[in-house]
Amino acid sequence: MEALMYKRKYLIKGELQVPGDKSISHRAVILGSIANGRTEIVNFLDSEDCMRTVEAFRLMGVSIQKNDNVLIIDGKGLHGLVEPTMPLYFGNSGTTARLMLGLLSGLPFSTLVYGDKSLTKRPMERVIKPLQQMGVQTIGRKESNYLPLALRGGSLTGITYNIPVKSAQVKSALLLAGLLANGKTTVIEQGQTRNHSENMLKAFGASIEVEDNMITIDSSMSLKATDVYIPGDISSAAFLMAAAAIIPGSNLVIKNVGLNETRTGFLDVLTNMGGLYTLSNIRDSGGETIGDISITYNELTGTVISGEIVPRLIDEIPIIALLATQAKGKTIIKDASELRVKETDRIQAVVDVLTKLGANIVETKDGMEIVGGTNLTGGTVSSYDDHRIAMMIVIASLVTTDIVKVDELQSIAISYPRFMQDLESVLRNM
Ligand SMILES: O=C(O)C1=C[C@@H](OP(=O)(O)O)[C@@H](O)[C@H](O)C1
Ligand SMILES: C=C(OP(=O)(O)O)C(=O)O
Repeated sequence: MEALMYKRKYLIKGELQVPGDKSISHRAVILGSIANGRTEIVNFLDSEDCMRTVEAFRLMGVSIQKNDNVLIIDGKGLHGLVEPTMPLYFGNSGTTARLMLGLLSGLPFSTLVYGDKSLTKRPMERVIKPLQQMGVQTIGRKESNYLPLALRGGSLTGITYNIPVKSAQVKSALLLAGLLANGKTTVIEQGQTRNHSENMLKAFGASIEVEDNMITIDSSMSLKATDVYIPGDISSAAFLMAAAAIIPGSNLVIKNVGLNETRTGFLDVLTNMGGLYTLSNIRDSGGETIGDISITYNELTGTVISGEIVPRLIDEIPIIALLATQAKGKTIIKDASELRVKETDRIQAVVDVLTKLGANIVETKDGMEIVGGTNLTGGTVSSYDDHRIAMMIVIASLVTTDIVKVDELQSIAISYPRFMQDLESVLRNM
């Protein structure tokens, strides 16, 4: 049990950089490993999830050297990976699982893949079904909906597929399979999801076309090694920004954050709630937008979050729920049932944690409703072994009147290993 004893004694002031983007780090490792030649990845996110992707490629014969947050990958080419002699362990990482299932489906060998307790409960059918249509053979529980899975890949044929869920992981899995399939693969999205795969595939020289919500990839002979600079992760930055947004007197600058507009729903919500921030030094870096964010405390008001914006802030909903408890009026979050199949059921977990801390919050089938302006008290809560719930609890404890006890905080290492140090570096006594 960890005790968080911040109890309204601190405000946030200073400047920092958050670690590299998790989604982009996974993709850089994947494309670097299957490109021809050496790829250098700077500001790689050295977190547990991203290391699961690195280790999977090492088991398929790729040499990946890591010096702090720089990775040097000697790519094996599209057809140079070797059949792993051991099962591939994807840990807690949904992104590793879905994207690797796509790639492995196109490779002419057998693999066994598995994950931790949480990943073992998350649905894989969303990628397995279209991948089976392309030709992969699988064995697994509940018609291969769950890990562990055995795959026999190779000889795929391109398909046209309407993705029924708004998921960048499904889109990316099919694009990776499409790289290795005969003919063209077209995916059609119901709504825009993060487009880092499309951006990076273009940068590595894949034959890919994006037209509105339709993306077509042609099988490639080869990808060319390309150095990648990973922007700071806006999903990690959101936790520190939220702290500055709810503690009077705070001001925080976060440098070099990824501002790809498929990821900036959190900023739009802050604007709608009356949050005060400015963006500066905006520039392009390898097809991704980056810049600096400066945020100053201001009184917040409730808002409605639904529809198209949801995929642009899906991982930020736990911290947005905390913002809503400190805002004037009501906040409604809907169309977010995807939260129920993340590391844990994040709708249930957020409502449970914030209720225990004294918030006025109710669960709905696809979201939650929060009446703000409550004084949060202390209490004993569980993080559900979910990094984003754990970080939300830490930020909540800055505005509670009493101590918060939480069962664990180690899960934070999934996406933001130095979160506690970064937070402490910008805490100032009131
Ligand atoms: O493609 C990605 O890197 C991710 C996509 C999202 O998941 P879904 O594709 O399941 O929505 C997101 O929640 C996850 O943290 C990372
Ligand atoms: C849902 C998340 O990641 P993944 O799906 O990769 O486990 C997350 O990081 O919040």
